[in-house]
Amino acid sequence: KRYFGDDISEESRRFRKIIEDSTKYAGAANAADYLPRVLSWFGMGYELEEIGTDTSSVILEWAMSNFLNHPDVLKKARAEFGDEIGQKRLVDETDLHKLPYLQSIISETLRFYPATPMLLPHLSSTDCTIGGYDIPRGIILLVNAWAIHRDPMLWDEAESFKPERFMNKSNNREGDDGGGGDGFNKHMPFGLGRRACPRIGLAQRVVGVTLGCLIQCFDWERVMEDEDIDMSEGKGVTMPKLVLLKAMCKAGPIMNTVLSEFANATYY
Ligand code: HEM
Repeated sequence: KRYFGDDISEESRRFRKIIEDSTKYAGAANAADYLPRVLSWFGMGYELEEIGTDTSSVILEWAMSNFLNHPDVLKKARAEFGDEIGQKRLVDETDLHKLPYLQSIISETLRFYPATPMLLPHLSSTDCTIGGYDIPRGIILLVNAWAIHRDPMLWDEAESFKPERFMNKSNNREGDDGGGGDGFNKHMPFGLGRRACPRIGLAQRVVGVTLGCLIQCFDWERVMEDEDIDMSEGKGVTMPKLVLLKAMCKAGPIMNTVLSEFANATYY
């Protein structure tokens, strides 16, 4: 709210500009220009938090946008909380394994709108062969996860938002999320292998709990009831929405419990 709300202070304006410029220029289309810079930038040392916060917030925004365009998905996600969590207490990390539909929504959002669509640039340290192509040492390789995630040869109804495809992985080949089985990993929002995202677990917990709380605490509606949320993609190393999401929300009963707990808490 402080940096992206309507009240535009000088500090928030500068903060927005830095985020906007860094994602825009790091993902610029001219590879020859930007790759060496990105790599040397990483070589100088980079903060884990810088990589993690943007990807996590971007994916939350895409997930919320999908909810607003697919109210049936939102309804099903809310129903999954059941009586145990429901409106009684806030969802926490230990609940996530009991919420497979919520996790499928996150997997499907990461398939359709991968937060890092080209992963990060990789450099071949030795001569190697990838998919039948000879790759000499010292070549910069980009993996187009975005295209793999939308390939109609790999996914049924690749252009539809269908969290159900990630349910019942064991008896549904389509739902293979990269765990092997058929030997081909087609879902790779965190990359694969040795240089895959080292904080997958943290990211899944942060996104899962935050999304869970947003569903639990508020009723969500589109600002223009009859107009779909614009799902156009902006440019950047992490894939932002072209049009920032605006939505309406109404607090649910659980907010009374949450707020009174805060009011009664003692802080040291
Ligand atoms: C939804 C959230 C996230 C997504 C989708 C994501 C995705 C990715 C991807 C695609 C890569 C590159 C993998 C490759 O090129 O093969 C990566 C690398 C990395 N991620 Fe994440 N990430 C997320 C959250 C985080 C968080 C929360 C942190 C840290 C707190 C983090 C830290 C890193 C680091 C340090 C690397 C570089 C690893 C290396 O070069 O060996 N990420 N991430």
